[in-house]
Amino acid sequence: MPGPVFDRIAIFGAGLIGSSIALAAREYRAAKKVVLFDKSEDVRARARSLNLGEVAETMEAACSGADCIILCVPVGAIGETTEAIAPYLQAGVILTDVGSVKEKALESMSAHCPEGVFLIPGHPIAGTEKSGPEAGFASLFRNAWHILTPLPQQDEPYNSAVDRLASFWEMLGAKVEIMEAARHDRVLAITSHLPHLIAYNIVSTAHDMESVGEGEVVKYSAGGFRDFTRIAASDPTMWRDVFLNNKEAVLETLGRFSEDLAALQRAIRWDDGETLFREFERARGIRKAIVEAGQDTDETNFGRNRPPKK
Ligand SMILES: NC(=O)C1=CN([C@@H]2O[C@H](COP(=O)(O)OP(=O)(O)OC[C@H]3O[C@@H](n4cnc5c(N)ncnc54)[C@H](O)[C@@H]3O)[C@@H](O)[C@H]2O)C=CC1
Ligand SMILES: O=C(O)C(=O)Cc1ccc(O)cc1
Repeated sequence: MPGPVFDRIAIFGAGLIGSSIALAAREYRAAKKVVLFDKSEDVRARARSLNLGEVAETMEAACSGADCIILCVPVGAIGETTEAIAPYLQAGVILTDVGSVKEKALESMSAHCPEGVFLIPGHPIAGTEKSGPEAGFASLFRNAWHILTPLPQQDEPYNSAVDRLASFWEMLGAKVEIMEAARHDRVLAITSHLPHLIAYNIVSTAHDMESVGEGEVVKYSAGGFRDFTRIAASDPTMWRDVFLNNKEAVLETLGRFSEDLAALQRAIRWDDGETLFREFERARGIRKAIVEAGQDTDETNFGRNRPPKK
């Protein structure tokens, strides 16, 4: 077993992701010491009583002596958090984040990041619809992807810092991929951001239909709708920030999606069974290929680890 990658990690934001990193770093011995800070006094008190690690009362105390700082705040708060901690960032420290959008996260961190700090944005493709420090669990990142979007064309000692950060995430059980930030944002727009938008929308539409007297929509909903309601329970602050910060890629993807949806709508209107059958068969084939390629098994879990039953 390799020893801890970091002596001391400082986690800013003790919600679902921050608390999961704290628990995992301790359980899998990826860091010798874990310190957390949250701007909310209430969250700090809850993190303390959950025994997530040392909870600092100031940003300065959290940063002091840390060799890796992980920002686990909503994407819209990454810039202000970096600005607030900038005076306490020593040369040689790794500064990373877990934001669901990478170009804007990089922009907001680099605007305030002092020279000599290794800025390496990242995103665990693992989560749940829950938020807050109670929602975290150590196995969240196991077998899930962790995407790092390092700055382009760097050399030593930056590249070694990237390797160290990758080793840290691997110790938490993740599979690390290196990707360009813009590409990350385009890929996640279709695979994660749009599905969340659709879930929020379908659940509201169904509820509105119920209230205009169509009745019982939610009561008789089958499995597919239930999954949408779970996703629609996700944190509104986090998702507002995702859409405002990945605007271009999401609007582009939404345009394509709406066109394809309109084609299906048209096929239904004109009793065009051939088109419907062809499109459904094509999509079904895509799912079949994913399963056959072994890309959706317990080991390649698409980041859908659940908290262990108490
Ligand atoms: N929820 C999910 O499934 C996933 C979330 N992410 C990303 O992780 C980040 C955190 O998300 P969650 O842990 O789910 O959110 P959360 O709502 O559970 O926790 C966020 C915490 O950040 C704190 N916070 C906000 N502004 C702050 C500031 N300026 N300084 C210090 N603390 C501050 C809040 O008080 C809260 O405790 C987001 O950027 C999100 O995009 C990434 C992968 C999955
Ligand atoms: O709970 C779910 O279904 C998710 O999709 C979790 C999730 C949310 C946001 C991310 O950036 C990554 C994973």
